Amino acid sequence: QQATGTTLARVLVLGTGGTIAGQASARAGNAYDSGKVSAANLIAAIPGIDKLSQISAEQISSIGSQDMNDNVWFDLVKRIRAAVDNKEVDGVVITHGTDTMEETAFFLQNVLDTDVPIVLVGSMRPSTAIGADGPANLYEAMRVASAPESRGRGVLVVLNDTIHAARWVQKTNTTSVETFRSPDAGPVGYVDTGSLRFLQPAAPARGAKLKLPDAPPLPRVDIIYSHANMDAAEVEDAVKRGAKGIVLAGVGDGNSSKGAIDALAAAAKQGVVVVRSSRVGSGFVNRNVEVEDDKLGFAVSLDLNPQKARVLLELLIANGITEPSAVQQAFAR
Ligand SMILES: NC(=O)CC[C@H](N)C(=O)O
Repeated sequence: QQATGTTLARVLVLGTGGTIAGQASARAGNAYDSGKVSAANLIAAIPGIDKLSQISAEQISSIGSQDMNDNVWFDLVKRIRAAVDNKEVDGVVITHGTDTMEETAFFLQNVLDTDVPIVLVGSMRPSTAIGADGPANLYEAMRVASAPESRGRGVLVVLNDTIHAARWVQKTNTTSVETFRSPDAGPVGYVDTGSLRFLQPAAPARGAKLKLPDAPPLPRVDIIYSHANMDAAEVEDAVKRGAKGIVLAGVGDGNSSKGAIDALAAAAKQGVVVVRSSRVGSGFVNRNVEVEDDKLGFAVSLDLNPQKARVLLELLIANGITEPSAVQQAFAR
């Protein structure tokens, strides 16, 4: 149900932690602790935000997103599904650390099937810093989540006046407020305190998303980072510790040393699902260029970076999709 006339859109804010909820630490210098301030208190500090929407705030976790995990992901899905199914909300905002924000966004994108805007937001400077970016980012995220034109656009990330789609967005700078980019696709829109612009029309959800198991954890998928002078050891170790899937953060177009590729081929033969991605940070990984994917039984991640390829592969394995051509098809969707 959309807000009409004088009725304000109902936005549910789910707090998970991160720098946006960070507070200066007693440890001197520029040290701070993530996740100290509740979502409700973050909102209370922003002038005029109550004129944007009717806000309810709940805390799902209070962690730096380096500690993001399946339990919090399952809790988020459960709460969002309940809110959507009960028609409690017109939009959802999730406050989140920036380190793994793209992984949570992409996870939710793959399992949630709704046109309700789901917007992740964070900040690069803690709430107590000079020039804290959290309040403006949160205001803009609320604006996006409250807007009818945000419906049917999947899971979005809003920081620094820019709106990104879950599939394409990446953190690209360790400290800058201009860190989120979509190197292969560009942003989907722009927002500031006075305006909201999407560059393309919405493409409403068409269902057939991946199912989430009843309870965590998701199947284990390890990422192996490729480098010069690489042998088979990391791949063999991953298989020994029970990885059901391996994502290669390959050099270049998803390449790796002969030793590593041979070990991956052996792993694939044993039923471990292997996906080649790239450590480069932009561009597509193509099939059968320098590596014989057809022969070795590998899939490639296309545009998905290793951390997003890992999320998708966990979900595919959980859904019983392990055959290389079926995995490849799912990556292309
Ligand atoms: N800017 C940030 O949000 C990074 C802080 C923290 N490492 C996190 O991801 O939660």
